Amino acid sequence: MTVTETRETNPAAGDESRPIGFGRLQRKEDPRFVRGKGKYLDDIVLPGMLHGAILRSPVAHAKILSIDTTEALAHPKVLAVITGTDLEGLNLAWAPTLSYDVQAVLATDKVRFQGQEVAFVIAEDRYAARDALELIDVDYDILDPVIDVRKALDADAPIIRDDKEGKTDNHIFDWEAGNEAETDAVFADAEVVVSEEVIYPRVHPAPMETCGAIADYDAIDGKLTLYETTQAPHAHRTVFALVAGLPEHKIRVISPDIGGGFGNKVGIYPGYILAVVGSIVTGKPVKWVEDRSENLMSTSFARDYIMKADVAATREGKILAVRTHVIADHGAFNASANPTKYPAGFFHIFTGSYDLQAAYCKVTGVYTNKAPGGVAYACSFRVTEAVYLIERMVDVLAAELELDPAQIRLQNFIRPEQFPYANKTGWEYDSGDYEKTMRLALSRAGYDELRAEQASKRANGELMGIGISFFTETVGAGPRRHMDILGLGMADGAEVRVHPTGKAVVRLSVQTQGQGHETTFAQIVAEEIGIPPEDIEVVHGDTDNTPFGLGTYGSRSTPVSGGAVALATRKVREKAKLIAAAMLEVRPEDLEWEKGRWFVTGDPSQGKTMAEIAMGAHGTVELPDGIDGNLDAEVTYNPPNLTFPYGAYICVVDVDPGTGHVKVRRFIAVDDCGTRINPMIIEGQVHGGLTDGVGMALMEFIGFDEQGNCLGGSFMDYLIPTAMEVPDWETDFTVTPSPHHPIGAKGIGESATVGSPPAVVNAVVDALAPYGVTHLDMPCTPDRVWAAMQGRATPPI
Ligand code: PCD
Ligand SMILES: [Cu+]
Repeated sequence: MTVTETRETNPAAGDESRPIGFGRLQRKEDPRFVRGKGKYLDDIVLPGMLHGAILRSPVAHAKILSIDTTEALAHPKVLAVITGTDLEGLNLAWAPTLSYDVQAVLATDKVRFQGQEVAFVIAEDRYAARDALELIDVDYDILDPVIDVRKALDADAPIIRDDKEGKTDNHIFDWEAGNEAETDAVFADAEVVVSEEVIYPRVHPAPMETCGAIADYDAIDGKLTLYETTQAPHAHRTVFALVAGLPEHKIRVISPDIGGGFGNKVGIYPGYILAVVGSIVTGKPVKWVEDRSENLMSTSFARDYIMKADVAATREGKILAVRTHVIADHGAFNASANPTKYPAGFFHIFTGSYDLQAAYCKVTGVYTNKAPGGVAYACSFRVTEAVYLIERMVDVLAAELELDPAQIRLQNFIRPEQFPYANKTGWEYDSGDYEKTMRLALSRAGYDELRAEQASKRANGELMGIGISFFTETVGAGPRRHMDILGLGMADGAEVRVHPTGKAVVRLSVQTQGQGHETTFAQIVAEEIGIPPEDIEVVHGDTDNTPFGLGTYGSRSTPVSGGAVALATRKVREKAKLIAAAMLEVRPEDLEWEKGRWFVTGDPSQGKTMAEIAMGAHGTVELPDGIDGNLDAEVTYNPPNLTFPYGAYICVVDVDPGTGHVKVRRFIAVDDCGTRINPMIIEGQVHGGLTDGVGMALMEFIGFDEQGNCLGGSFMDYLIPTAMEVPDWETDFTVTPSPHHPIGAKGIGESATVGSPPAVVNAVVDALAPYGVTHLDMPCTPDRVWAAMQGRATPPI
């Protein structure tokens, strides 16, 4: 029997403006954010709190001959100055990185990049701490730096990591995926081979809020409370326990409101460790917050891949194989954040959305005198680089064969009936209907009309470009048998509790940074048990109050933690059924579910709402054996596979032939992230990511001069896009649910950042086709575009 769910018969049915479950629910967190009432790290003031500041190296590579802190210590407001030598005494001068390397917390022997941490001053206020930095005298013996990554492996290159015993070069790792021999064989017989060197320059996540920490060590009970800007509070706590030797149950990590993470807040920076040491040394809480330049110069950068690639195809445009060799610049310490087995992250998704016969990649990681990191900035571990490579190369091939870039993609897509699709480098794509999504994007764009417009403009000497990108991501890391970070399997926990009055709380291991988890995770609970989202409190960001899990990055919250929440809530629903049966004095088999309520089959008026059942659970009803008197459940979810969101993006640009200035005129983005929890939040995520992508394609990069001076150390030099540089986004969607995810959702948080740069660059290159340009490296700044138009080498990045 079916019951029509309306607000009258069932209060849990909701409506469009106030969905109880999935839909366009206004964000629950926004009332506090739009009123300036968010509580960010720097808003926290503890009684007696001191302030730390870091002295950083002005040079990229130098021996430290001496550090004199006498004058700084004499400053009336300074309480302590900590150097690497002090940390050596505590066995804390070096800390493990997320990639099984070590990184100097404070330099002892050498400095290895400009901006490296050298000393830490603790003073009564932030100004005094900064002033005292000027009073520290460091004597450096300058060494030749390694800046050009292509020269890092030369026999005469200076050795950066002479701290590592027996290290005689700057090599970090070689990693490969796919089958080299099979791939070479396909290439040997191919009718057409195109090759290109594609560079994804060093960029920076540049979140609005910089990184910081407040450490509060209580010497009496040995408890450390650590407020941190972190995307992964539980993982941080475990690492602190391992590194500092503090007992894990005596560490509480609190991650307050986070003003954007974008991967930048995954790692553990020296400043966090120094705040802890500072608090232990002074016996007072110590706050450390970096400034913008410190953030841009020393915290995790992203990308920095030089990718040489070849594509083998038939003359008709059937793509057969792709191979690539990448040189990855990891900076001075290998602090890249990746699951252990994958030193180049998920780069092996570079086979894209195409059905290939063979594929092979080799990635060589090297040290240079630059800041460490290599973080997944809006990118599930190097997926961004992979997507950029394949989507640029498909256009290179299309140009060579004089085929339409939309046509060549349609011709090569993995077809719907091929899913689950095992690609040639070890992934199993869960689901997709690529052609449908592509055709929707083409029709939304009016592709044929755009091409006609382009032809007539070209006849007038006007430069208009149309760029396409079709991307597949692999997000939701990941199955524990394949994926861990520092030995911690990549699962996530969730706890759901329904209080006696029918209000609920859900506790998460993941950590929102602006994505709206307080809304969407309440919506998952609402969808499953029909409690209105406003009656569901989402708790996160405090290790004392949430279950263990690996945190938010790589668009994994919905795929992993979202699964945990759905399954935990279903347990609550099943438990509610048993309790309802006891309350109604019927057998559980005789009950049917409609959102928010169990009722007797054949007699819908006999039923119990979740609120009634909650009260019943905590009340006096005789409960069946084995059922506790509560409506609580918890689950740790270990996903069986990752999810594979995808999308079709089309970008239209106009290039000024006189100046090389690129204007993004239109951008059409059709995304497929499976089941959509909150379409409004999804659109916001896509808008943000597209803006990111335009920034990287046209403006953003962290450059270095020959001495290793960072040229992107402020927002005067590191240009981030504003509303001025982007068009009104045109978004649309298709829905292909993930077959293995409890609610069919795939991640969306990074899709647009991943998918958009190739669309923009492909559009710029397309605009420049009349000049014979077939490739241009990002960022497509006016000077570089103009040089390309003159047939000149583009200025270095
Ligand atoms: N299907 C679906 C999916 C999803 N969703 C939604 O959306 C969002 C997102 O999601 P995801 O995809 O799951 O993701 P997550 O994990 O949450 O997040 C993360 C991401 O996110 C993004 N976004 C964002 N936003 C903001 N605002 N901020 C930030 O910071 C950020 N970041 C970025 C990044 S970069 Mo990495 O970290 O690099 O790795 S990663 C990342 C959330 O809310 C959710 O729930 C929905 O609704 N539906
Ligand atoms: Cu990446």
